[in-house]
Amino acid sequence: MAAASSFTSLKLSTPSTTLPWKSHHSLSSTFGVATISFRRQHHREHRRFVVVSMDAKPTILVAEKLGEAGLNVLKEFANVDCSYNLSPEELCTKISICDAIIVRSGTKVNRKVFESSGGRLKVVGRAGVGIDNVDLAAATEHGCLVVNAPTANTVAAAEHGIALLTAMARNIAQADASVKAGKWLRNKYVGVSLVGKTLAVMGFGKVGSEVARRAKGLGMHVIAHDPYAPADRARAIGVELVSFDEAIASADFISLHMPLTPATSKVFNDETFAKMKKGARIVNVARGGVIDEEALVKALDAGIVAQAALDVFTEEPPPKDAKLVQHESVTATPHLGASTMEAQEGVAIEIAEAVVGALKGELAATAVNAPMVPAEVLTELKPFVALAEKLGRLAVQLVAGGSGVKTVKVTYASGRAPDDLDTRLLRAMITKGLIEPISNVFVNLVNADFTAKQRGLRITEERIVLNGSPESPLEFIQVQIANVESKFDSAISELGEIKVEGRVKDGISHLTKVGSFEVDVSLEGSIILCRQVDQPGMIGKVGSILGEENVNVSFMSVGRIAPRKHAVMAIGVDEEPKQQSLKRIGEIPAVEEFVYLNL
Ligand SMILES: NC(=O)c1ccc[n+]([C@@H]2O[C@H](COP(=O)([O-])OP(=O)(O)OC[C@H]3O[C@@H](n4cnc5c(N)ncnc54)[C@H](O)[C@@H]3O)[C@@H](O)[C@H]2O)c1
Ligand SMILES: O=C(O)[C@H](O)COP(=O)(O)O
Repeated sequence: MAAASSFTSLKLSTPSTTLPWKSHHSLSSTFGVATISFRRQHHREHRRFVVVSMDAKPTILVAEKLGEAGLNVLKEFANVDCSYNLSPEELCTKISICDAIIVRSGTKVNRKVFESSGGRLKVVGRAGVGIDNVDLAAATEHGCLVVNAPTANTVAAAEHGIALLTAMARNIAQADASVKAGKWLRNKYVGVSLVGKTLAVMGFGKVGSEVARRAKGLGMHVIAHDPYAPADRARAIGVELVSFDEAIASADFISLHMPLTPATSKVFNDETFAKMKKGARIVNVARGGVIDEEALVKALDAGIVAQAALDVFTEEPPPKDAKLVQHESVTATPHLGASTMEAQEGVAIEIAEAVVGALKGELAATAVNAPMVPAEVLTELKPFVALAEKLGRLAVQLVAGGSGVKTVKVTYASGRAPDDLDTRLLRAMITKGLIEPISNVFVNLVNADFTAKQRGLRITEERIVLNGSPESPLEFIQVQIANVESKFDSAISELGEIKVEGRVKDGISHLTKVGSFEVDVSLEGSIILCRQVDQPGMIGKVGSILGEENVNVSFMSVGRIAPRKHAVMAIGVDEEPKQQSLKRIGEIPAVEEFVYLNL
């Protein structure tokens, strides 16, 4: 029988696992109802888990102007607070009552903002491409997902780049200003032609490619530099990919389309301007920070750069008397690349849907600081995601003292080729399971790797290929913890490590191995593991102790090495037994050791 089909997103099956980027303390105040199927041995029932109360809608702060269509999408799901032009202090105050924030390039979402949110902020939506105004490291450390809207403004930015290119070549802005000042300077504003000239596109991504396409239509010879761009994409547009130095040395026009990163910061500087063809002309619709602006002023004054057309600046808005902006040979626009009616409407819808989806717990297709998992892969992996977390929780609870876990090995066994399996999601959930029961840290898909690293927890992964059916993405997952003692000796494998193994059966997580013992218990409720001398009547004895206390047994299985020797009994229980009952189980003469594990 298939697993619950009512899931449309990654909503895990118990309140403790719920949404992948939701913190514990926000569980009570957020949104959503998940319907799941819940299988027992003999019947199936449907339960509705109220993940959080519906009266407490999430609050989304829209900190910069967003298109109406996007606002409508947000309003259907959340309380929307449109507060533009907040000071940094006001933003930090407001953020503590917000579950998500949407910004454009004008708002700095820095570490202080995340710290001020007190853990409530779960999603940052960047209504556009560049995320250089969001502190991604701080977002990740705070388990906050960052999503952007990377496609809707591509054409607008490319069109603006071409507009600046042509305007610069024909002195449109300067000539316009002079005519309005009552002058008629036909000789002064003689321009240069584009046809036959070489354009170097620096950054051959979405915008860069569109600029290249359009420039070719203008009869330009287009070359590009991008260390990561695929050669076949360039070939398809008829553009040659060249080195940085070659691009800037041979171009008459240079158009910038790379992101601002530590590697691209001030990449156009004294040294690189000196390598340019004398009289080169530069267009920048990417980010101001990729140019050393002082160096550009010098290069303009020296005639190395004949003209520049700039939509973006290191500081926005730039200081009124900024030499660069005031320079005669500079055409400037106030970061208008994405500002067309069409692009802003598209961006607003793109980001609103991404933010709402993320708040609902769906994996966002435009996540910037979390793995992007295609929907079809997610559907397949969903039951294994739940299994992964439960195995992590079980394994760590088997450690004596619960701490000191440093080395964990995870083995994924599958009938499919190892490359077919994207384990990032599974690893994140195992990490969550390993860390949360023994700390007050909350772990989600965003911060799992960071949190593991911070705690010195090393997780190695191995994939093994089985002869089984490739229909399912996985046969079993095994979690081994090395160099620790166990409070349940039988969980220690032949190799001296705590070992638990699980499978998904009919969509439900099952524990199938503890140490060297084969068991089979569905991972719902909680579990008692009990090693005993294999003899008749043991199941009855334990069952009746639990029955007297009205603790419902959901599953029971016994794994043994050989008849009448040692056996491990795994008992699934719906309620937590009282200490007294657990003590009585321990006192059954044939019971050698037992442990109660919370899932
Ligand atoms: N002015 C505006 O309003 C506006 C609008 C849209 C985009 N942008 C900016 O334009 C830039 C490009 O946007 P996009 O949507 O094309 O992004 P993109 O990610 O599709 O493309 C960026 C390209 O830059 C390349 N790149 C990375 N490092 C590089 C380096 N050191 N040298 C050369 N290339 C490098 C990448 O490989 C990628 O192909 C971004 O900075 C974005 O913020 C500005
Ligand atoms: O990176 C982007 O998407 C552009 O720079 C647009 O920025 P904006 O949303 O502030 O116009």
